[in-house]
Amino acid sequence: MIEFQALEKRYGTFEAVKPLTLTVRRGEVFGFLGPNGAGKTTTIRMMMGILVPSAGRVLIDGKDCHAEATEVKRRVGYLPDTPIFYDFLRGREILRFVAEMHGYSKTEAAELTARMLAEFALDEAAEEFAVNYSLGMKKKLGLACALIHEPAVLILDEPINGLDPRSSRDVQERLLAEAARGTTIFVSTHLLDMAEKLCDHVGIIHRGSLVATGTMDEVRSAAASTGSLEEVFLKLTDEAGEHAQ
Ligand SMILES: Nc1ncnc2c1ncn2[C@@H]1O[C@H](COP(=O)(O)OP(=O)(O)OP(=O)(O)O)[C@@H](O)[C@H]1O
Repeated sequence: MIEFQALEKRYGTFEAVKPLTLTVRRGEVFGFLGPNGAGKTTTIRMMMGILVPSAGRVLIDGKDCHAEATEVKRRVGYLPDTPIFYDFLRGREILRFVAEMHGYSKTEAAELTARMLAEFALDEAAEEFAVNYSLGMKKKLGLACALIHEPAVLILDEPINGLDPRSSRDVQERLLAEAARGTTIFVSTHLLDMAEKLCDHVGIIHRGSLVATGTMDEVRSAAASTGSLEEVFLKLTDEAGEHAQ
């Protein structure tokens, strides 16, 4: 479903993402894990056609994320690391606008919006300007925008970063429900608890290189560890650091 083919990004001489080759299958929940500055957001921005790859390519459902970005956006729901909205549109207006951009009629868009507002418990804030939303509300509104067209693929950049425990649990439960429906999910995070709860496959990226990938068990055995994902993560990112020096 998602096919990275030697995807690479350089900023001048700095290699933020070294040639990345990886396949995420249909229906997988793939955790893209890495410490700060590892290259997660850069990779996701290339998947969304926001950044142009320096070399290689990434395909979603057979479509090139750079050359066929519009086709890709039809199939994908995207939650950026920091969702940005038009400050002086209300929550309801933003969702309706996104639904209409996806080609729904005004009536359909209004219905879908009402459903999303209820699902994300944003009903009471529906007529409030987005500028006044808390971070948790913005993330929920962002996720509602990502889900409104029932995409086959979800790409989420740090979906629960900065959320309080209740909002974090709500978002994770919503993602588990999406996974159960068969949606392919690519989620970047440095929060390993969430990855353990949500993901069936993970990839660990460190300093722009993928240092391990597979199921939790495969990644554990790659790290010669029987411990928690946190232990595996610390071990792999330490070793990769030493080798890089
Ligand atoms: N426009 C840019 N010019 C130069 N370097 C950049 C640019 N954007 C990102 N970088 C660098 O590329 C590297 C990868 O950044 P990226 O934002 O992809 O990391 P990340 O894994 O998402 O980290 P975080 O968890 O901190 O958001 C970092 O070292 C960052 O400083």
